[in-house]
Amino acid sequence: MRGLTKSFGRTRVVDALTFDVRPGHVTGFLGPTGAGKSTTLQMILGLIAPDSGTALVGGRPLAAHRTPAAVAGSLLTTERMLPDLTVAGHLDWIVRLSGIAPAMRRKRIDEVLEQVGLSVSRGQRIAHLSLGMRQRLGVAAAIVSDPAVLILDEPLNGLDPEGITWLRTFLRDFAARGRTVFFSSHLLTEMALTADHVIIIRSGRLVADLSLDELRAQSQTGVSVTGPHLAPLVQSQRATGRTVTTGRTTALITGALARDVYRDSVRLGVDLDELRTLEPGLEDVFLELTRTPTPATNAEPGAHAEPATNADPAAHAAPETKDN
Ligand SMILES: Nc1ncnc2c1ncn2[C@@H]1O[C@H](COP(=O)(O)OP(=O)(O)OP(=O)(O)O)[C@@H](O)[C@H]1O
Repeated sequence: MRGLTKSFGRTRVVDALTFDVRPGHVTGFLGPTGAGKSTTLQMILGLIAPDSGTALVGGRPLAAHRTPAAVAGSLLTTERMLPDLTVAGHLDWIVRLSGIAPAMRRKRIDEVLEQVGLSVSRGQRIAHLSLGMRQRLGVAAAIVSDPAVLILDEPLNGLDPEGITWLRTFLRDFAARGRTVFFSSHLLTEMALTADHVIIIRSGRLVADLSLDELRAQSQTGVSVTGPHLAPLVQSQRATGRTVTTGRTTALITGALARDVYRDSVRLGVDLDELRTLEPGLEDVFLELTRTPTPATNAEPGAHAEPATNADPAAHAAPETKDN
């Protein structure tokens, strides 16, 4: 995306958005209700024309590809599915539009139904599907052309815990095969379990473009460790400038990543009984980022990603002493 801008009437809903979405990653697109996520996704898909700027998929506008469906699959809404069609019937007309050779269509439908766990429901009418099953069917339709890019608008909405777990695994596997996943949500905590990178917008403007690790670090993520002799680890972590709060057999290290603390403990030969990441402030960071007023010009990625002030892991651990 380069300078993507769109107004409806006199309201600018997408404002000079510039960011990249990379293959091999699950990228979350986050913003409060009305921030301009759906409008942006529709511009990427060529369903809405931008006033200015460009949205390229695979180096060119999606519509400029010979078979757009083979490049990007999308799930924007399940509300427009025809209720009288069967699951297989719905996929059949999508497959017919996708350019897949007639001899291959039946096989491809069987494959994707298997992939999304709907094989046993292939003859069921859409009107009788649960919301979660519709979402799965929507995902099946999005991947039926075997696209390199998957674009999903609020796919976690309305899913039950089992459906969320399924979708999370599915999207990660899809990206792990070198493909691109870009999906929107207005809930950071849900997204944090699925995405490894996030683009955050507010009022159509970019406020952050960063990895989940960076976001966690900004939320003053704490690492809690338990062990009989933590003193060398505590000393070493304090020497790096981190705040360490200690209890009798527990230490809470603010602003650290679990893997860094783990490496340090191995290096120092400190035995740990438990090592745990505490994420008290993730949603707070999101609220903070999307509340922060942005300046008139568009931001450099991450330029407004200031640390949240109200994320204090220590508050969750009732430590006995606190020291720097
Ligand atoms: N076709 C349209 N005509 C006029 N205004 C529109 C149109 N589509 C969207 N809007 C407005 O543009 C703004 C951004 O909407 P958009 O749906 O892109 O936000 P969103 O971030 O996806 O929100 P949500 O999380 O609620 O889906 C909203 O104020 C919305 O009312």
